[in-house]
Amino acid sequence: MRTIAIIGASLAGLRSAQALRRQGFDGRLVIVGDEVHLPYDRPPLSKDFLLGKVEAVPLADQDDLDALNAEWRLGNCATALLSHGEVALSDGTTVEADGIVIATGGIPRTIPNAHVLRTLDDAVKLREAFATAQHVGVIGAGFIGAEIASSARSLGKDVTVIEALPTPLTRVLGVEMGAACGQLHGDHGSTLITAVNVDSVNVDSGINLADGRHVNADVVVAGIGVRPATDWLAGGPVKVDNGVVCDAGGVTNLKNIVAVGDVANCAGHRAEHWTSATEQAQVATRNLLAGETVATHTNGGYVWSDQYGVRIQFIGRATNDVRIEDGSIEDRRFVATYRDSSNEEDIVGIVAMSNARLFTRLRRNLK
Ligand SMILES: Cc1cc2nc3c(=O)[nH]c(=O)nc-3n(C[C@H](O)[C@H](O)[C@H](O)COP(=O)(O)OP(=O)(O)OC[C@H]3O[C@@H](n4cnc5c(N)ncnc54)[C@H](O)[C@@H]3O)c2cc1C
Repeated sequence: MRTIAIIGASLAGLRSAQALRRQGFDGRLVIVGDEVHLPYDRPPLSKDFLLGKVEAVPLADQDDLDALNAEWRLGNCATALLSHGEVALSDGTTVEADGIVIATGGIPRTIPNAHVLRTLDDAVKLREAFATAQHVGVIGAGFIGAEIASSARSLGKDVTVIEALPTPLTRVLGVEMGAACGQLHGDHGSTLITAVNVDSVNVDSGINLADGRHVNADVVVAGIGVRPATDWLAGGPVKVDNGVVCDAGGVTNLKNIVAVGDVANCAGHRAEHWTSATEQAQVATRNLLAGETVATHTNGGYVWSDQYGVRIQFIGRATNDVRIEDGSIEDRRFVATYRDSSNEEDIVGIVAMSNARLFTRLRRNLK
């Protein structure tokens, strides 16, 4: 391969570029990103950035970026995949490449008049809005919504979190562990309202719930998930279905195109986690250079979240058979395992609150 184009200049895109160079690719590397910023880390945006403790955290320092010897096309959006080797950009130019890495991530679902938090620019706007807000409404009690609520609370705001399901994080952690996470809000003086939909958000005056109630809020943030950023691939040669369809090694229906990170639907599963994006970049670029799938992902979907001074860690999959192995939910310090329904000896998932040591130890036993 002489030219490889990476579309998406964030975590998965940057890690792919680094992995390609490490694996000896010495051809032309073009990195296209629609944000104007060089790659920065997203996890701090909902945590220390909102608290004013850090500014943008770069994913690589200038020496590392220089060592990549890449052509950066920032502030430029890929608008179409014209063929298996040609990408159209918003500035009217095209990039021709022998290999393509799709790393366009996710686009947040929106509600009119509510902030979202995905990019550095979103985070700057939200931090500014928090500066004068007293009452903050957060729609969605998933990981990002909960982190935003926690940060707002640390800033002394009056915080209300609204969740459509009876317990937060049910789809990820199951009902019991989702409820345990939900209790953190009340512990720290935020109000959690569950099992209700949002009807609309008023500019400045809050949230109208579908059951007729009104939540007072000067600033409202929606943390209601993302959809994969695949609009630019519509009608093109790569298969799309809830993300870019690829095998467990990130290879799409075209062997010279791989997908990595939040946009990749790998073997029927789309992870939206930092460590998955990092690992997928290593594996998919190896397969791209090999011209076939020689390696598959093994990450297991590890995710962490920092809320109200508690670190939540999860890996694997949740089942109904969940057992506390150490500590207690009441203390907000525990490790629990999820057991396989057909063989209860098999640990298929692990969740922990503030017990990284045991989580890491048990992780080795994960089936
Ligand atoms: C606020 C926040 C906090 C988070 N905290 C955690 C955490 O604590 N733990 C955890 O495990 N994960 C966390 N995550 C998730 C983690 O950051 C993501 O999984 C990771 O960023 C995915 O990387 P990515 O490169 O696949 O996608 P993204 O980071 O979304 O990057 C995709 C890039 O592609 C660009 N792009 C999109 N379309 C185009 C196009 N057509 N042309 C050119 N460029 C395009 C986008 O603008 C973006 O810059 C958090 C995410 C957010 C937003």
